[in-house]
Amino acid sequence: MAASVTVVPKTVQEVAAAVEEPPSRYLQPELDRHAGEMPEPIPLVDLSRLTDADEADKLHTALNTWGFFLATNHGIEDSLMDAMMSASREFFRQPVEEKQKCINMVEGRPFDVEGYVHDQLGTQDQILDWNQQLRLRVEPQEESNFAIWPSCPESFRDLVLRSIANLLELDDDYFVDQISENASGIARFNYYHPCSRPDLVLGFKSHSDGGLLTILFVDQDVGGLQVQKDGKWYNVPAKPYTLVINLADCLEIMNNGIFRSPIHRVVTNAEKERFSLAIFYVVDGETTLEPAPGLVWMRSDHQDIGKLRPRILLMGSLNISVKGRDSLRH
Ligand SMILES: O=C(O)CCC(=O)C(=O)O
Ligand SMILES: [Fe+2]
Repeated sequence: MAASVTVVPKTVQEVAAAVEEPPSRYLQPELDRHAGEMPEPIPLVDLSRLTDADEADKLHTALNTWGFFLATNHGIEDSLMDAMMSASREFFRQPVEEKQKCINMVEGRPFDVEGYVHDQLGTQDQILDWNQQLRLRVEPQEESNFAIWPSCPESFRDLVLRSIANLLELDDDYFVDQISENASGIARFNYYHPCSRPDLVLGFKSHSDGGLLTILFVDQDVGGLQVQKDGKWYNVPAKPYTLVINLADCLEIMNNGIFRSPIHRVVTNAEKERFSLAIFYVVDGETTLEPAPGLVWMRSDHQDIGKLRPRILLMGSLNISVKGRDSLRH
């Protein structure tokens, strides 16, 4: 009788090295990777001037139209951004055995949000994404494993949240006050290996992010991030040393859907590898999420989501690779 064998799932790196064509579990049915020309570009917002009316207007337009904005003058040194991306390159270019030392699984099950992540954890019919990830906790700082993480993003998290509150005519500190000291910041380094079938395989399937805000450092040379608007896909532009910031599900709930958490995805590239770093600012899992009282009547087409525990959203958010999701609408 044949002994039962535990099949250890392979990483994209191993799969790509072993076969020319991606296996069927990576193939998206009816994938249309085409992205149209943006009817209006995503505004570039100067974070050092967010209190000025013209910059606040740009932020308003960006959030209304795309749920994304590009941020300049964010206070993160170019050299630090370069260093983060090269640390990421160094990590992902290591042999699989080295990366497996940081794996977030024990006996085939994930045991922590942190670590080197295998995508192959979900249901049998899960379509896999062509990426590898490394997740690290950055906030609260005392729970972070790395003392050298930059503190700048925390301060502009609050700056951006205050400006959004202001646009919504809420008390400036409304959103900031909802965030307890236990709120997390999770960094996710994404690595997209070149893929021989970009027409059939996605780097990151269509999803919305689960937290409050996501700050993205996208690859400056290789595009791939796309945002959906009115059912169509558009390429999100990358500008050197510019951050891409998007609103996420918890903030959509708190602002009662006036500004939406955008659906986005990443397409693959046949020749080039791509790197990105996403920092998710999330609320404490025990906070009660509900629309700001002043905004409850402002929108009639947003479904009544009532009160929610962000923990439910966030658990889904870290496992979006299983199904892809738009948690507020499905
Ligand atoms: O790689 C990218 O540009 C986006 C990644 C992303 O959407 C995510 O990590 O949630
Ligand atoms: Fe995302």
